[in-house]
Amino acid sequence: MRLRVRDLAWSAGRGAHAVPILHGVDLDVAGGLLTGIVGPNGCGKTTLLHLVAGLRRPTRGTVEADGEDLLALTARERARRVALVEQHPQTGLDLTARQVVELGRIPHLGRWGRRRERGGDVVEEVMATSGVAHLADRAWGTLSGGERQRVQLARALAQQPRLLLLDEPTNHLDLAHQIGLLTRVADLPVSTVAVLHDLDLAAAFCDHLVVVHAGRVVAAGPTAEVLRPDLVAEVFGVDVRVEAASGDRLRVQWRGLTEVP
Ligand SMILES: Nc1ncnc2c1ncn2[C@@H]1O[C@H](COP(=O)(O)OP(=O)(O)OP(=O)(O)O)[C@@H](O)[C@H]1O
Repeated sequence: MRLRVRDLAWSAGRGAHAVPILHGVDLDVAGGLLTGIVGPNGCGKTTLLHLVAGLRRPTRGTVEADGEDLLALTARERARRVALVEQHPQTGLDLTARQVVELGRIPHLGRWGRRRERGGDVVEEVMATSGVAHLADRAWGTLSGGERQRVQLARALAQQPRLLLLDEPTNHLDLAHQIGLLTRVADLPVSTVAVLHDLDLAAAFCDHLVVVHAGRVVAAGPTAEVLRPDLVAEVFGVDVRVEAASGDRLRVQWRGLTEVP
């Protein structure tokens, strides 16, 4: 799926008290690639994902997927195309891990929610490939942060989306699971947009990067073109070295702050 966002804006609050958060963002996501969104805390990354996922209504702008207006779809239609894994998954669900993953099948259910349509095979498969099959019967509330994160990814994949939106998907994961998750996501034949804080992981796994700063996109394109030390210094206030690692991967090493936050 090709995602095309134009002039997307959002303000918190209304009327005279409205505070502009996103100031007219353009975003292009190529089919099948992993696009990373990076930027300092509070710059608007989650807001951007929420607008694309339809969780918030923009104050202006368009969101198109393969030429289709995503903002005009019903929530159910949109959920067959777009899946979102949120930064802070809900903790109060009275469900097992398998039931959480089955939630991902709801947009595909027939009127009577028949078993075949529930996609039992899809659920088993995504739980196995997400490494959470052994947690299937565990109560959601008893799972660790990292286990919840992986179950939420399985739930999103059970949706069989054409666009996968991930908000800090490596949160709570140990290093092996961070690398495992991003390797898997990078190999998915699905257009994926992931908000990432770790520039080194973003450099290693993302085909494209979008840099957001104070509610605006300040750079976008192939990772090697975007990830320049001068831009990182300007946006994050950090002095980094960007060097070639194995294959065509890049490595980002920080050396210090250029300014104290
Ligand atoms: N409902 C709201 N009311 C008021 N301010 C809001 C609201 N939602 C978001 N904001 C503000 O908008 C800004 C952008 O928030 P957002 O969560 O998109 O940032 P972010 O880039 O994802 O940050 P982080 O890296 O810290 O997760 C922040 O300053 C936040 O406080």
